[in-house]
Amino acid sequence: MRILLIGYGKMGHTIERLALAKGHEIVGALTVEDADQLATYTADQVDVAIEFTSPVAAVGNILTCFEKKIPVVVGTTGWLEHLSMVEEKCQQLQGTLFYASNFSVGVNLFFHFNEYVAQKMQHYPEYQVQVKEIHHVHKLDQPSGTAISIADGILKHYPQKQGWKNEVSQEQDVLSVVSKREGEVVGTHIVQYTSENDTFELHHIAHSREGFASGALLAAEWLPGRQGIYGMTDLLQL
Ligand SMILES: NC(=O)C1=CN([C@@H]2O[C@H](COP(=O)(O)OP(=O)(O)OC[C@H]3O[C@@H](n4cnc5c(N)ncnc54)[C@H](O)[C@@H]3O)[C@@H](O)[C@H]2O)C=CC1
Ligand SMILES: O=C(O)C1=N[C@H](C(=O)O)C[C@H](O)C1
Repeated sequence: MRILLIGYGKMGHTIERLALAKGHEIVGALTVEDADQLATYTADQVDVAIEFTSPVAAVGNILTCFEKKIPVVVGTTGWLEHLSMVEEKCQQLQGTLFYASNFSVGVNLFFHFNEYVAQKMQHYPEYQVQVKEIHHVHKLDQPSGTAISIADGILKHYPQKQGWKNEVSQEQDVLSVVSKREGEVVGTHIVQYTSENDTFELHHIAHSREGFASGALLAAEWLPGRQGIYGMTDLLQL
């Protein structure tokens, strides 16, 4: 497959290595310095684009891919406040987008178990639920996209909570999502239930970026030929 990498940082380099090992071709790898080059690519040259850039760049790149009819896999987090506009544009321009806050298969299993546990635990009000995430100090967005997905999964089953806040909160109608930035931590997510008597946790630790990169490549192999917006539940049998 001919892949265009939009964003050639930590994720772009990891995806390139895995893609070449699988026999794919990298037709271009764009950074912030040559971002304007995206407009020069056409669907005749590119089977799929993979976008891992920054929260401020993602939406513009997605819309350009829609205009060019290039299917795009997006891993960039921190832009979801624009999702409804992107959905409208996708329909209007007959675009193709695959978005996941986290492409790792392990984290997507975690999402599944998280909802199962929340569904049970909301009947036990003596347990306080909290989401924690730890990432490297270079991360631009907070809380992580994965932590927001986890929080949304819990809130589906906690009608007594009105939403989440990115702080430690004792308010019963708020779900606390706590963020820490430490060294080069790849990505750690914890859901913690605490009562006076005990604590139990769901805990996911990414050991490297390869899990994210291989999931993004699976999505890129699956996406061409489709139209609309997709995510990991469309790809994985969970
Ligand atoms: N969904 C997932 O599974 C994962 C998502 N991420 C997210 O992916 C994004 C990127 O992460 P990293 O690779 O670690 O960041 P990074 O900072 O190492 O790399 C970002 C790259 O994007 C480039 N860039 C910035 N603006 C651009 C533009 N307008 N056009 C083209 N290139 C542009 C930069 O020059 C750089 O090469 C972040 O939002 C991060 O949260 C990271 C890991 C996994
Ligand atoms: O910025 C990162 O590095 C990561 N970002 C994603 C997120 O915001 O959830 C996924 C992963 O945790 C790594």
